[in-house]
Amino acid sequence: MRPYVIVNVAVSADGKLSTRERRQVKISGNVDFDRVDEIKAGCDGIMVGIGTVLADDPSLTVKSPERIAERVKQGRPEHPVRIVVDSQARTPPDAKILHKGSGKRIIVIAESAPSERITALAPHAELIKTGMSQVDLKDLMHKLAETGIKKLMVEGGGTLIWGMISAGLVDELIMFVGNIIIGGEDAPTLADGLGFIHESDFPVLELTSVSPMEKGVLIHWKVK
Ligand SMILES: NC(=O)C1=CN([C@@H]2O[C@H](COP(=O)(O)OP(=O)(O)OC[C@H]3O[C@@H](n4cnc5c(N)ncnc54)[C@H](OP(=O)(O)O)[C@@H]3O)[C@@H](O)[C@H]2O)C=CC1
Ligand SMILES: Nc1nc(O)c(N)c(N[C@@H]2O[C@H](COP(=O)(O)O)[C@@H](O)[C@H]2O)n1
Repeated sequence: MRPYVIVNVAVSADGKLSTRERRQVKISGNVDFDRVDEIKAGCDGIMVGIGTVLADDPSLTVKSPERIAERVKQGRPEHPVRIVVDSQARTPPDAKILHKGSGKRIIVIAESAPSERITALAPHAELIKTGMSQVDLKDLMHKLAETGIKKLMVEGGGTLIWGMISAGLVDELIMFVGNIIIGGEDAPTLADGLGFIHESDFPVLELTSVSPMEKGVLIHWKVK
């Protein structure tokens, strides 16, 4: 058993998530941010990698007061459970994700995480341990499902998305493709990591919709 997993990202026309310095870039605009907010409000959990926390310092809260009120009316917490995949417990204890907005946070660490960092994070988040030196994403998905997370949104970055896709843990991919070119062979892309070698390993996607949005295109794929 695992949650239904939606990956949502904004990429430049050349497929980059940000610059080679990993500096956050506004690729989409307010219409897209609102669309993302709606998906987030419909999820039980939202997950990013530690690279995204260190680069962007996101809060990952639901932004619309109406959507927050609707969640509360349904007996759900104001925000989805916020989850950081962080083998070595590098999340800064003052990170926005740990302080902005109410609700549960989970930091997912590996067995090898240093104990002093675990101690520093423990007051701010629940800690889940899985994997020896790196988080075991398959096991994590089972553990999240056991805590009641049925629908999970993954917001990046490229290394975590690769980990999820290569482990066969993604059901849906939603990408906003913006009208800029960032360039740079070291700039993060939608799926980084090692990459597949054999065609037989490539995940195959089914196109479910394409629509113009702002100055770019919104594409929905299902992972077969
Ligand atoms: N445009 C957009 O929509 C978005 C853009 N971004 C951008 O992406 C960049 C960050 O991406 P990136 O640097 O790739 O970092 P990620 O956010 O993908 O985090 C990657 C880290 O996650 C940890 N991790 C632990 N276990 C695993 C596993 N099993 N598989 C994969 N990762 C694992 C690793 O660190 P460790 O080993 O220490 O645990 C790894 O280095 C930033 O520049 C950010 O601005 C991010 C989100 C959305
Ligand atoms: N949808 C979208 N468009 C962009 O142009 C982006 N740069 C991103 N980035 C993601 O949004 C997160 C910000 O979250 P908070 O507003 O702080 O809650 C950021 O970390 C990226 O994951 N997304």
